[in-house]
Amino acid sequence: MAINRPHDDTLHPLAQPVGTTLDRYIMQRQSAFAYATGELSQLLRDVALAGKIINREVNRAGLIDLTGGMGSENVQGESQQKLDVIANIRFKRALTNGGEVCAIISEEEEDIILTGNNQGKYVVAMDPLDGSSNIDVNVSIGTIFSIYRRVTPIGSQPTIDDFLQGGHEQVAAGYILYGSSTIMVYTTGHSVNAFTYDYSIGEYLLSHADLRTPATGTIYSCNEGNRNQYDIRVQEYLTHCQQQHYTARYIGSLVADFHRNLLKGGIYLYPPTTKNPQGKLRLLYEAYPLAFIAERAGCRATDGQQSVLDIEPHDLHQRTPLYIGAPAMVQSLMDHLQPGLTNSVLPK
Ligand SMILES: O=P(O)(O)OC[C@H]1O[C@](O)(COP(=O)(O)O)[C@@H](O)[C@@H]1O
Ligand SMILES: [Mg+2]
Ligand SMILES: [Mg+2]
Repeated sequence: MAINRPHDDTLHPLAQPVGTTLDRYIMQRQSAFAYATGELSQLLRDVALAGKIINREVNRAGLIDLTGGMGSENVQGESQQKLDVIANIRFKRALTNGGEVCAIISEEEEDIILTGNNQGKYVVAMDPLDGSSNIDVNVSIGTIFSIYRRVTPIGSQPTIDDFLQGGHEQVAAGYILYGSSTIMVYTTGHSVNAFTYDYSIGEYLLSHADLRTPATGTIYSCNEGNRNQYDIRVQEYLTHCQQQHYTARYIGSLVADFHRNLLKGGIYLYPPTTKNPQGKLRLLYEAYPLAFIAERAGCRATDGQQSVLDIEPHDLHQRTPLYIGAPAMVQSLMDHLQPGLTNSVLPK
């Protein structure tokens, strides 16, 4: 008598497996750590949920009057887009309702956001909507997040110390890219994995396991419009890229440019400019999380002087130059940048 073992059905041509869902993957990873208590797993699920809701808003922004400016400015002095504000609200709500997060910092708010969950073990730094200049023109945008275990006692009111721990102290970091497909990429300090959102079943499915960037590449990404403001050595590196016949690709959404270069091999540069002598990008919720992911996928990330993860944090919204990408390309950039000259900005 034939015994019909359940897993035989996986081979049935009419019922192809859908793949590993994010939830199942998180649970599998959690069981790999004997001391894991499930809070970080729940937090990652809360992030994924917020991403689904923001994805829905992004997709139908033009239909429900979610395009255009809010008429307000954020702490950076940048005009806020409606979706910046919506994404900020949605993320705060999901993280607060999830119960694992005691405090949040956001690009869209000056001060620490207290969730009221003082029993929460974690704090989150986030860029709710990255690539704001691309929101209304249907170009890929994203969300960036960075997670720390708090250093203040559980039960007490979180403080700025919980956020200024340094890049190496992140326990998880990731981004969600709202592009031709929606994809969540994250690491909890080991491998980097990507999950593509399948609308038909409302689930993120593992699509890129253990992502590793190529050792080198032929793509460089920077705003050439600012070229004359860059340090002469950065300009020389850009000339080198052109002499090497590298391809220039610049979407203007950090998450999208980073993601492409991570998969294809490339380098993203946002050097200091006259307008932003410290660089434009924010250390705690743009540079640190991408550098944390990058280094685990074989990339390098530097401010031109040191590894981004070694940069001393001293302010919630501090900025930094960012050079991130394939190790050989970042090394070549560093070879062009003499110590001490990196951050000087050309006189007007
Ligand atoms: O328009 P610029 O100066 O090239 O700057 C583009 C960069 O600024 C950003 O839009 C800054 O991020 P936000 O959109 O979250 O403010 C990055 O995504 C992007 O790489
Ligand atoms: Mg951003
Ligand atoms: Mg933003």
